Amino acid sequence: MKSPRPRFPLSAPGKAPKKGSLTTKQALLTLLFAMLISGVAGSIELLSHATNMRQETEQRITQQLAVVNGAAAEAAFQLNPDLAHQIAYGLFSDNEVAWVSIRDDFGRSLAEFDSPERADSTWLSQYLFGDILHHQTALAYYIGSDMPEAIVGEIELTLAEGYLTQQFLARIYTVVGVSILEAFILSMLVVAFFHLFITRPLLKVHAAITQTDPNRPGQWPKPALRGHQHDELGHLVDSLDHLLKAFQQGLEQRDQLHHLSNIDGLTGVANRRQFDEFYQHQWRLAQQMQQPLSVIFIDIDNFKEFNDHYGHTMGDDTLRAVAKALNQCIDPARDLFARYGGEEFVCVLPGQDHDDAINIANCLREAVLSLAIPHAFSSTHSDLTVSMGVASMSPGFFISAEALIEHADQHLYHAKRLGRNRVETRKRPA
Ligand SMILES: Nc1nc2c(ncn2[C@@H]2O[C@H](COP(=O)(O)OP(=O)(O)OP(=O)(O)O)[C@@H](O)[C@H]2O)c(=O)[nH]1
Repeated sequence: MKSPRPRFPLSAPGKAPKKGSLTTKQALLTLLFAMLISGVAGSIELLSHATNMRQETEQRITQQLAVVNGAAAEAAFQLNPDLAHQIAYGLFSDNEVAWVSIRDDFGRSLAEFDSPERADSTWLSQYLFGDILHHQTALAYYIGSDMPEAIVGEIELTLAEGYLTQQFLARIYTVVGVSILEAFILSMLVVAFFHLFITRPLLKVHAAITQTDPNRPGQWPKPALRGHQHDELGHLVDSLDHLLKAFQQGLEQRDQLHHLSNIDGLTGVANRRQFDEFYQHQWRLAQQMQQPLSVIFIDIDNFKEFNDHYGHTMGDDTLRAVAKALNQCIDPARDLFARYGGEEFVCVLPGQDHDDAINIANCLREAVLSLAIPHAFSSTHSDLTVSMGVASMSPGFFISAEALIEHADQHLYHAKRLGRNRVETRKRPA
């Protein structure tokens, strides 16, 4: 008898869970690393941008001051406020300049422009541009070929911190935005690559394992991973295939052993071990369901004489023939017929009351007689006969399982005492 094994999937069927899936983990990790790398790279780029911007601004202002220096010196020398005004306005009209002043050599203002943006100072603007905000240049005027250059005034300006910072931030937003986009696109490409070449084949393997019948693991739907035959994934599937086939062999050997351990080697019917298991199980069921349970003990009459005169080989053949005939009298879907030991057999009849059991016992006795195996040395009959003890019970919870067996055994003993080739019984109260 094959042991029943539950059918259940090796793992939960259906799609792999989204949360915590390999693809999601890969996507998150890749994105995290990409963001970290782009963060570090962005910071370096940021520093370089800040340095470049400072240099560019300084250069531009120095150039502008150099360009207007001559004209401003002229205005200072001539004390010409209109010219000074034009020059100062030219510088001031550039958004970069927040305050500009042109003065003569006595410090008197010829022109001055001031913007409210001068007050827009933040820690960032101070940190980035604090040391390059202020510019002051002396205005040198060349009066004549035989005269040295004379300082006739000065031009002074202050850069607009707020404007510079805005320009810087605008650049940074672009840089950061582009880096984030780059990181995102790169990580998506990496994730798509991993999903296509690793996760998807692994999901195929997982789906195949999920569909595998645990009773027949060797017949699993081995997935064909195209392009992975010779790589680690291909080796994984091959190893899994070997493992599942070996597992299946083990299961088959176990079934075979289980079958052998429950079958009587000579007659091929159930053995004592299977009888014990079946009987104990049926006893408990009968107790729970409050149903009758019957047992018939069957013993071949004068078998020693049979063996002695016809030989042991003939005795074995006879035991097989008797077992076969007796086995055909019971319902294998409900009852159990087993060799109890030697020339003794037993029937367990679940749900059968005393009268049913007597009927079956008579059928068993007739079945042996109808074999018409000659037994010239029997004290009972010219053919081989059997004696039987029948016992039935609706087991209560305080009766031991052995009680029914003992009763059937006692009745068999009486059958032998009363002349053999008979069914002996006595109704027992429940
Ligand atoms: N050939 C053969 N004989 C067996 C086997 N098992 C038990 N026997 C024989 O069965 C005989 C049983 O003898 P007894 O216990 O004296 O019983 P009996 O001769 O049938 O007498 P009653 O039971 O009183 O009718 C012995 O001679 C055993 O050797 C077996 O597997 N093969």
